[in-house]
Amino acid sequence: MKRVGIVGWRGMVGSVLTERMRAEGDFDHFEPVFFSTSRAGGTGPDIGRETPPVADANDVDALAAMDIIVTTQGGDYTTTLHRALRQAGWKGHWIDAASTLRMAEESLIVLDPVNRDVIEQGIHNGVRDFVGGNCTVSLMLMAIGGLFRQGLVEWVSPMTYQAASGSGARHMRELLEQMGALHGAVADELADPASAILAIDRQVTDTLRSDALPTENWGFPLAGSLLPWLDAEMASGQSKEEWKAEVETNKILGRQGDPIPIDGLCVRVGAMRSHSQALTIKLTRDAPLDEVEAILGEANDWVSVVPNEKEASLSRLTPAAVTGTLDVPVGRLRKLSMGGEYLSAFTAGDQLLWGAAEPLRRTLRILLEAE
Ligand SMILES: NC(=O)C1=CN([C@@H]2O[C@H](COP(=O)(O)OP(=O)(O)OC[C@H]3O[C@@H](n4cnc5c(N)ncnc54)[C@H](OP(=O)(O)O)[C@@H]3O)[C@@H](O)[C@H]2O)C=CC1
Ligand SMILES: N[C@@H](CC(=O)OP(=O)(O)O)C(=O)O
Repeated sequence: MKRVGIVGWRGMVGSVLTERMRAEGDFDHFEPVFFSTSRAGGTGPDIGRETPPVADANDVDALAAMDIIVTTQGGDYTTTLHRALRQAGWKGHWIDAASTLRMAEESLIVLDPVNRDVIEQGIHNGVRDFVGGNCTVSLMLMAIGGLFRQGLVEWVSPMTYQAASGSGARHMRELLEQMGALHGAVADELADPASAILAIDRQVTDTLRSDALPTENWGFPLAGSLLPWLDAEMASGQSKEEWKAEVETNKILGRQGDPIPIDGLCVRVGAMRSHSQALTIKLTRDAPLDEVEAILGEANDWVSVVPNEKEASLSRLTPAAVTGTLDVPVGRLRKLSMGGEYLSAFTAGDQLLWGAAEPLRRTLRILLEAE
């Protein structure tokens, strides 16, 4: 059996990954060794059977004894340890959630329901670095990958509504603390049905702008507000999150040259762990809506088309509906008033599942089956 090193399992993405691996019986197919930068010698996660003591995630020799390493430890770890291992001559497969290696020439971005052909070709050609895509990119492709596959996309403009989990556990907690602070500021008035709503609103706004609101992690109010910038500034005027949409999508699709333009604005909202996106899609032709819906719905086992109706959209097309599931609903499908080639769509998906952990565990299975 192959030896697989798992790094980052104590973190948020890593625990979702381990949970999914256990649920899918992945651990029956390899010998896992859990690594940690802080808990070496301790006990690994419960996977239903005994595992060796946790190994030191900074020990290059211990890592080099693995056939495959799966890491969700983060970009800094990748930068240091991936280089050290390759420099030491390690030839194993590296599967990673961090963005560090995504655009490297020798790596592939993995999302097998969309690019299994690219992954299989890569394995055949000796690619050894496999990286999960940015969460919004992976979730967009799970939703509308069928249109790309059919050559129906001239360009896409995604406008995102991204959840707190994309910034990590501490940010999720702080979002809830902000919500609590806002509620706490007006709890008495809320309990009194006769109190004036404008007075409540004024008090909420004052709290939003005051030091009473915890902002150590976000830097700004997110609860009761939103943040129209994610990640670093680029010279193009895009945020780095926005820049990733086009470059990563085209790499996932295996397009060499002639990239499909994909550009829009990324916004953080007060959702917990599911990202949503409103998409404006310019089609390459005026395809009828029923054809578009059939292509979308048949593209993979997880996407579902939600009828463009109020009740269905409100009940099925939201973070509240999809969180904790692998479902990727796509709806609000209609031709825009600009013309028959302009299609609107709205999609939501769990940022920690298809957005982070799921493509990694599936790539591991593909690699194990290929050997
Ligand atoms: N593809 C995508 O869209 C996404 C990718 N990511 C990537 O995944 C990386 C990890 O993200 P995330 O899981 O949110 O990071 P976390 O901060 O939750 O975990 C990272 C590491 O922190 C250490 N750690 C320290 N204290 C604790 C604690 N109290 N509980 C748990 N772990 C602790 C653990 O390492 P140790 O055991 O060594 O101490 C853990 O593996 C990100 O940096 C990013 O690169 C994240 C989200 C989405
Ligand atoms: N940037 C994403 C999460 C993430 O980790 O993205 P990436 O893997 O591209 O760095 C978000 O904040 O929602």
